[in-house]
Amino acid sequence: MDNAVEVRDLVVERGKRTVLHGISCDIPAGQVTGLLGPSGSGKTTLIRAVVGVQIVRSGTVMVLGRPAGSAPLRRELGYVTQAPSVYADLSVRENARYFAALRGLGATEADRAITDVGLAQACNQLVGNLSGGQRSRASLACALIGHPKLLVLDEPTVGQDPVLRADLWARFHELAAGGTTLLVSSHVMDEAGRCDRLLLVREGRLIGDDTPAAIRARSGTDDLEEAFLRLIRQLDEVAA
Ligand SMILES: Nc1ncnc2c1ncn2[C@@H]1O[C@H](COP(=O)(O)OP(=O)(O)OP(=O)(O)O)[C@@H](O)[C@H]1O
Repeated sequence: MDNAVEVRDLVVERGKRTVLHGISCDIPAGQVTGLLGPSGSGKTTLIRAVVGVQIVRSGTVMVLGRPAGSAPLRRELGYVTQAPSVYADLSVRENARYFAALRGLGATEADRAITDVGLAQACNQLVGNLSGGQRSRASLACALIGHPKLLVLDEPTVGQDPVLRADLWARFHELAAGGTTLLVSSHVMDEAGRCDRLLLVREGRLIGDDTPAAIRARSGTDDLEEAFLRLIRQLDEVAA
């Protein structure tokens, strides 16, 4: 399968407002696709539609060949929300073992995931006593358990120091090289260049869907933040 996710004409309303205005895009399998855009542009809403927890007004979202939200996809998909979804009163290891058990897996798989996110030293600490960055890595560890085919990560690097951010991005690419598809949202443009492909969202519309190199070439600048601004200006000029 070439595309892990196919979105067609997706319209979503939240609180009586249209927040996605007919988005269509493909997310290729085995790559890291970045979802970038300003705060409130609709990144989390699009992610929720891919994960299958968002009521949609119209359009379709197919994930690994099935409609988003289908029961068989639960085992194929790892999702990390912006708010860490781990139990504060359990240790990192207890959390990981709990999520492993839910997938019918054992302690080895749980410990592997903890090591993968660089939390082996903190594995016996209660999640409630971790820093914000460590807590989001604990969440990521739980999502990695069972080798999901699609990993959807909503701002996974927020609160991480530069060294850890670099380590996490290296890990994302290792996972992609092993066949995992990753959809990673960020509003930090300096992370855009680390992605294989970019989806640029603004005000609920897709304004860019290409490789970083192609987006740089089209906008005539190496700086992806500036490229994003130029794309916006071009669209504003066309609309005026
Ligand atoms: N529960 C909700 N009810 C009503 N409107 C909502 C709700 N959640 C989000 N919205 C609105 O939907 C729009 C898109 O929000 P979304 O969370 O998808 O943006 P985002 O790009 O992920 O933002 P951020 O980077 O700040 O997380 C925003 O205008 C937001 O105000």
